Amino acid sequence: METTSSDPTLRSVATNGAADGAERTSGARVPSALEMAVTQLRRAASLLGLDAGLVKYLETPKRVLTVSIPVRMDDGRLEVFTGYRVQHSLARGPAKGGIRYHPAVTLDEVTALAMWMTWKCAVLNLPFGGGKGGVVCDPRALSPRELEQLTRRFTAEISVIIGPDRDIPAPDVYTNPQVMAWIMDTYSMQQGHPVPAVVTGKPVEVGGSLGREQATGRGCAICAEEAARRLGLDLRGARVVVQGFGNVGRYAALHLERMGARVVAVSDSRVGLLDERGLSVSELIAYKKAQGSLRGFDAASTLAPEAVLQVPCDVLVPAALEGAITADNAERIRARIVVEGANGPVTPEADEILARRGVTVIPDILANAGGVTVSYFEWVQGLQEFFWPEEQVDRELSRRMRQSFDDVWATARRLETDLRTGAMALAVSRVAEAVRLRGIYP
Ligand SMILES: NC(=O)C1=CN([C@@H]2O[C@H](COP(=O)(O)OP(=O)(O)OC[C@H]3O[C@@H](n4cnc5c(N)ncnc54)[C@H](O)[C@@H]3O)[C@@H](O)[C@H]2O)C=CC1
Ligand SMILES: O=C(O)CCC(=O)C(=O)O
Repeated sequence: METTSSDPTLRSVATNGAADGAERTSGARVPSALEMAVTQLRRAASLLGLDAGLVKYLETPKRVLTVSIPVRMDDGRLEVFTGYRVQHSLARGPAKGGIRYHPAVTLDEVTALAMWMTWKCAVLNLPFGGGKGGVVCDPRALSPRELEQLTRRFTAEISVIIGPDRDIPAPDVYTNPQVMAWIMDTYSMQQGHPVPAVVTGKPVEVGGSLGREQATGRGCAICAEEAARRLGLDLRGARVVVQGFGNVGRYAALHLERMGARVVAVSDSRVGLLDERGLSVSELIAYKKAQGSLRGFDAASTLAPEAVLQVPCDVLVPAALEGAITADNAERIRARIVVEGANGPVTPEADEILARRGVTVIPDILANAGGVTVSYFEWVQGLQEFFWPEEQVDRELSRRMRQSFDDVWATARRLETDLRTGAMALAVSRVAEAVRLRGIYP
């Protein structure tokens, strides 16, 4: 989570319709996250020939909790925030998925994100279902005390459905390890003993896993490497563009740079930076940490944040929010490979346009699964109270990401479809099999 105040993204997502479906200025309607998730599910289900009743079951979240969160603000006012925790599926294990703090959070968006978690955990063959949480708030307008109060009260309200064997939250947009530590502490106070496995993405000092911070971005880079090898693209010297320079984007950029690629453009919510000679990712990370924004960084040129998506490159990593690549701009994407660092950055219509233009899209439920994979390692370490060295985390992450990439690639080839539908088909068939074996669906 970044630390600056008044982030234009907090407004832009509300107006670009990413959360709710809305008209863009050009007139094309951007589907909501839930509409996207359902379209993707139906495409895979029709390829698999799934029973219509089962599809309906899979479209429907298992459990939805809406809570009100009263917080005494620093100026003495009582403010009441709204929060959600959605458990989409528990068929393969406890729910797993992050918590988002953002003013544009809606129940539909959280439901879509929970559904994507179900498929993501299934693609990686993790023993989890899917869940997600969100609080409608602007975290940058809150003081640290208000943020802590909000987090503790939200945790207390959702504690009726979370727990190490029920539902395990983690970070997402604008939440971070400190927020996870407060969640762990609040839940532990209720239980009367420390319960580190109730949440992942914690600071290492209170039971977090080494390697979790970088895991999502590292996983994106591994996917890019696997795709590039199969497409005959050498990553050494390859041009990389990253949209969003938060937890996911910055480490995707860093690991791609370590693989020899040249990061020519990056953006955050305030600015896009372009340098044909290649930007130094470690300098960008240090600058962003110190300034809270990339604005003012000494690059060859600056662009509007959304313009970086159209910079010609070999690998494009959209790592911000849903609905970044739509029918409006998909024709102008000039990348060979799109690695979905964010959840839902490419709409179904844009998927079709990119496929027709020969752009390979590595879907979110595979590309950004490195985070939940190391969250799984963190949960296991917490339950066993036995912690792994970082090399073990990284080695096991790499092994699982590459295996899953192979599985998705093979499924897509067998079904003669794109990687997203291949990944969805793999995930949905695993979840459907768990549902069948458990007899959840008579
Ligand atoms: N943190 C994690 O482990 C995981 C996150 N994700 C997904 O990755 C995406 C990013 O999440 P995090 O990196 O955790 O969030 P974060 O809160 O750390 O960073 C978000 C970044 O996106 C930037 N941003 C927002 N709107 C933008 C725009 N329109 N143009 C350019 N930059 C913009 C922000 O300035 C910030 O740099 C989300 O879709 C999230 O659901 C997916 C898997 C795991
Ligand atoms: O680490 C986790 O458990 C989940 C992270 C997340 O929210 C996601 O993958 O979208």
